[in-house]
Amino acid sequence: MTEIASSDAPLVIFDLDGTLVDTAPDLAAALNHCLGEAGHEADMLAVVRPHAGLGARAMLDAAWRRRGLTLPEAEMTRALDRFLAHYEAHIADASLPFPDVVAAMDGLAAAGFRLAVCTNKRQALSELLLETLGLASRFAAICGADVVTQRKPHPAHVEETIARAGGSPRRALMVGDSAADIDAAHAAGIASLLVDFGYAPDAEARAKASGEIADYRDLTPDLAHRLIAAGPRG
Ligand SMILES: O=C(O)COP(=O)(O)O
Ligand SMILES: [Mg+2]
Repeated sequence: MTEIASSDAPLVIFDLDGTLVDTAPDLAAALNHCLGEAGHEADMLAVVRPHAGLGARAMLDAAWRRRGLTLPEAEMTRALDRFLAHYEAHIADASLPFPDVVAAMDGLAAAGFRLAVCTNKRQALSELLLETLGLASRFAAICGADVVTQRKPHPAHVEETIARAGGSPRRALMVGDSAADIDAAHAAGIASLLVDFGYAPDAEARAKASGEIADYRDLTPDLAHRLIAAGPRG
């Protein structure tokens, strides 16, 4: 990560899970490791995928609920430790950037945009993932959930990311796959772009987003400039 002084450069902020990187396979493997340790059958990726952007606790909770069970808090704590240890050790075994996002970032950077990451993933895991994939040095700031006082959907998370990246809220666009991303951008007063191939592109996010794409080849500097100029929807 490079420290950059504040400037007028426009900024594109990416959510991480389900937006920049398809992390669901490695998150599902960590979940299945926990299920196996507890004597349960593994879950299919398609069943786990909609929960992949909600964090380890929510994924564990949903998996036990699917079996008509609830994890008592003490067991949840142990399962969380097990999940996170497995995930950290296998963070990019199968996780890959979404198709064409690297080329889209190349195009934005060449057009003078700064790039940043605003994620509800933990900071250490976010940095480890992006470093392992060789992407970390592209970002002026990587802002995980545990380095801010309030995470998405709170606007402070987006505002803090903009400040750390040396950007300006008037010249920033948030790209995300969930209502948490779109709500945070909206509340921070910045434009947002929903990716419809992520983990949670719900109707609420669709209604609030400034734009929507089904393919990163559509995230051109021209589209980013147009969305920033139009500002948040409504
Ligand atoms: O790990 C999470 O809780 C979600 O991460 P995201 O904000 O990058 O989608
Ligand atoms: Mg996400």
